[in-house]
Amino acid sequence: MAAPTYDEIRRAPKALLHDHLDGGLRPATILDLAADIGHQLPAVTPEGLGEWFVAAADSGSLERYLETFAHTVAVMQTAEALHRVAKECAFDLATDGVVYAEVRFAPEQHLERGLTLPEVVEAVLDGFRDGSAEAASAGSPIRVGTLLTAMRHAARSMEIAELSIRYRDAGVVGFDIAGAEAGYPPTRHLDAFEYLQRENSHFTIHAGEAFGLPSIWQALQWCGADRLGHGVRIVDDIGPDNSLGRLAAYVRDKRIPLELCPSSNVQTGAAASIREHPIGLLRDLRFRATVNTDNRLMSGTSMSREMALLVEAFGYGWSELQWFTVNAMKSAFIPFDERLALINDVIKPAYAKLA
Ligand SMILES: O=c1[nH]cnc2c1ncn2[C@@H]1O[C@H](CO)[C@@H](O)[C@H]1O
Ligand SMILES: [Zn+2]
Repeated sequence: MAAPTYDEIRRAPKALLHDHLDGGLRPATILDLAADIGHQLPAVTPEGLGEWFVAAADSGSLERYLETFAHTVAVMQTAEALHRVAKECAFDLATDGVVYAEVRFAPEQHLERGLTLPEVVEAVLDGFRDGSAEAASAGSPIRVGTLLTAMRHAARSMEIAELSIRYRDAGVVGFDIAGAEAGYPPTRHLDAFEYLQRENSHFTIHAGEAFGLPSIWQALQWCGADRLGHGVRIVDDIGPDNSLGRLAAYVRDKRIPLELCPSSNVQTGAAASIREHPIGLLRDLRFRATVNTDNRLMSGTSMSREMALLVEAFGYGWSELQWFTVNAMKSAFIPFDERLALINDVIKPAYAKLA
């Protein structure tokens, strides 16, 4: 059977668990918003700016990759700007065929021009709602859930965790920590994670991206993470004969979802190339692997493009793409009956037709 083409993949329903709001702006929107506030950018055309982000993020280091966010965060400091960026995000994901997305951002990074934390969250939630409505009327329905992120080098995780509970019935479906990983272990935020567990809430932790097994182990066994953001370095606990160490065995046995982000990992040096990305091995060994974009702007990518790259590198067909999609949907932070409805009523019928 012919390999799925990029256009076919675009039309297939996809589920996305790991996408940063401030890593997915349209270059043209950044130019507009920067002009409004007099923020200086490294390029003056949308094409040039898009290329600048990909090149600057292509540094082999997570720390340098994260420096590029200074420009996106700078233009996301008013309710209007946050609303626009969130609305366009929902619309763009839907147009790419994403039917379910969890999009994350760090409210504490959007207070520079006087917004309060609740104002930031409400502007983004309204934007997602409006963008989803617009996409539905254009024939591309999408459900967007919001994850609130706390920055791991900062000290506001408890406040952000409380914010996620305050908005849990208004579109916030979970919590996360992000930022430089080396030197900032998840246990720095243990109080926030323990609070969320007592609140019966859900959270994922960026772990096993720029730092290895100790970070993954802490995220799971100290902090109680439901999922791992990246988690790609779990391969350090898999032997050359595919034997699993205790931590890798735990991750597989407990069906801990891995939010794998192939292109992002190549840019930050967590993987040498797409072809050598551990997603191939992790799929073969039946870990609960999912495919994600991380930052569409910095990687010049989309959910369809990530899947097309895997088709090219690993020879995947529709059954593998469906497997990744169902894995993601099973691992989403929305209620079980809603996950099941998307799997049975939207995803499986569409892939049955494609295959
Ligand atoms: O792959 C990543 N690893 C760690 N932190 C990240 C990654 N991508 C983005 N951010 C960080 O998360 C913040 C909130 O969205 C971004 O501002 C960026 O600093
Ligand atoms: Zn990320």
